Parts: sequence; C-alpha cells; structure tokens
Amino acid sequence: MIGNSRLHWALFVDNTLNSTWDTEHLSASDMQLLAKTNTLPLSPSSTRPIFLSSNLPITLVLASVVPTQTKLWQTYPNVRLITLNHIPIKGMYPTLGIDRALALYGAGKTYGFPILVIDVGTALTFTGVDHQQRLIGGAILPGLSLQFNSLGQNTGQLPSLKTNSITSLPQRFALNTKEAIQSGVIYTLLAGTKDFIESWLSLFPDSKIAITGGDSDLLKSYFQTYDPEISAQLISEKNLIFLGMEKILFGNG
Ligand SMILES: Nc1ncnc2c1ncn2[C@@H]1O[C@H](COP(=O)(O)OP(=O)(O)O)[C@@H](O)[C@H]1O
Ligand SMILES: CC(C)(COP(=O)(O)O)[C@@H](O)C(=O)NCCC(=O)O
Ligand SMILES: [K+]
Repeated sequence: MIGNSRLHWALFVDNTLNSTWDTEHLSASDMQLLAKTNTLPLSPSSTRPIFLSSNLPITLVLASVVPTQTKLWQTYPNVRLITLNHIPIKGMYPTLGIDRALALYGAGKTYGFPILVIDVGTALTFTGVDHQQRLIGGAILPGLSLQFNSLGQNTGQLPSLKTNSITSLPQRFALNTKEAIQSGVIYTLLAGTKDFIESWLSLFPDSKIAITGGDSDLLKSYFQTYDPEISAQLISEKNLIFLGMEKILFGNG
C-alpha cells in the first residue's frame, strides 16, 4: 500500500496475512535495482532498505494513492494493481482513495456492516458504509503531522511540532507556544472527531467504529482521557487495508 508518507508492506503466505512492515518511499534507482534482481525491501522506515529475495517468484500486489509512486512500481515484474473495480462496495465515486475503500471493506468484512473507518494518516479520513455495503460517504482533513507542519512552515514564529513529542493531553488554555499549538490542534481534532462519530451513530446506531493509520494510537489515547465512552467504542486495527486486500485477493471471509 503506497500512502502519502510511506510504503506499507504485507507478506501473504498460503493466502493469509503473514506479517507487515513500513518503509520510506523508494527512489527510481532503488526501484531499478529491485526490478532487476526481483527483490523487495524489508526494513523499518527509519533505516535504509535491505532487500528480501525469494527463490519463488513473488507477486507484488499494489494499491496506491500516490500516482508518481504507482508509475515507478509498475516497472516491477509480476505486479498487480488493485483498483476500485475490485472492491465490492456500492456507490463509490471514481476518485475515492483506494486506501479508504480497502480499509472500509476490510473493516466491514472483519467487524460487520455498517461501519465507520477513521484513518489517522497523512490525511485524516472518515469513511462510512451501510448494512448493504453501500458507501454513505466521508470527509478528509489534514492529519496531525500535516497540521503541525503547516503551522511551522507557514508562520514566522511557530515551530513544527512532532507528534511523538506529545504523550498526554495538553492543558487546554496554554501559557506557552508549544502547548498552545498542541492544545489548538488536538482539542479541535478530538471535538471534530467526536462530532463525526456522534453524527454517524445517529444515522447508524448499531454501527461499529474502526480506527487505523500511523497516528491512530495517539488519537485513541487522547480519547481515553477526553471521552472514555467514545474511546471504548473505537476498534483499533493497524491492518485494515491488508485485511481488505486479503479478502479481495483470496476471498477469506
Ligand atoms: N515511524 C513513522 N514514520 C512515519 N510516520 C509515522 C511514524 N509513526 C507514526 N507516524 C505518523 O503517521 C503519519 C502517516 O500515517 P500513515 O498511515 O502511516 O501513512 P500514510 O498516510 O502514508 O498511509 C505521519 O504523518 C506521522 O504523524
Ligand atoms: C485522502 C487520502 C489523501 C488519504 O491518504 P493517506 O493519508 O492515507 O496517505 C487518499 O485516500 C486520497 O488521495 N483520496 C482521494 C480522494 C478521496 O478519497 O475522495
Ligand atoms: K492511510
């Protein structure tokens, strides 16, 4: 899965999700080497890729929301691209992100329909589907890092905060710059997310709510203090997209 911040990898063995890891986006020259040697990167995103090779031909199944990266990866041998046409959800609009459709399908098949998926990634998305597997719709806003970075990059005096520097809920009425940014971004995100959840539950009272993405643990931990009742309803699953892929590729579930 090619996301906007990084690559998310999963190994499927015997038609089953076996393991997952993340790497950085690859360069064109890395890509040429991979294609030539029929190898794939196996490493955490913080270090330089090392390469996994196999004696068996590996089929690479690709889903992407980054067209430049999609183009690069299509030079790899044995590559299959997953598109919206493969996803049995009704009423999807043509430009819906494939990551949203896969996560929605993975979540629905795993926990049941209807379901609302909250993906706290580069962008933060809400995506909801009803009992009949029909897309109801959703919303897109900047994710946590994007909000912090846009403040840091577009002002003269504000620092670009890192999400990992914030471990607990900040003081709401802050008396320094760093905490004022944390308070503004986080309390607004919590209030907005709560409002989307309540609005969804008023339409589908028996719906499950699943949360995924790079900053989902962080958002869920803030909710534990901010609104324990909502927090208890959030099903955390990092692999929603790959559960969706598993079901589409192998019909599991
Ligand atoms: N090790 C990490 N590397 C990059 N981003 C991370 C990491 N851990 C948490 N994050 C957060 O996750 C966000 C990206 O979300 P994620 O769902 O992983 O990516 P994508 O949007 O590429 O699918 C980043 O903006 C960052 O705030
Ligand atoms: C909204 C997204 C940018 C989220 O991407 P991500 O944060 O997961 O990298 C992606 O799903 C996308 O490009 N969607 C297309 C527009 C839409 O879904 O309506
Ligand atoms: K994502």
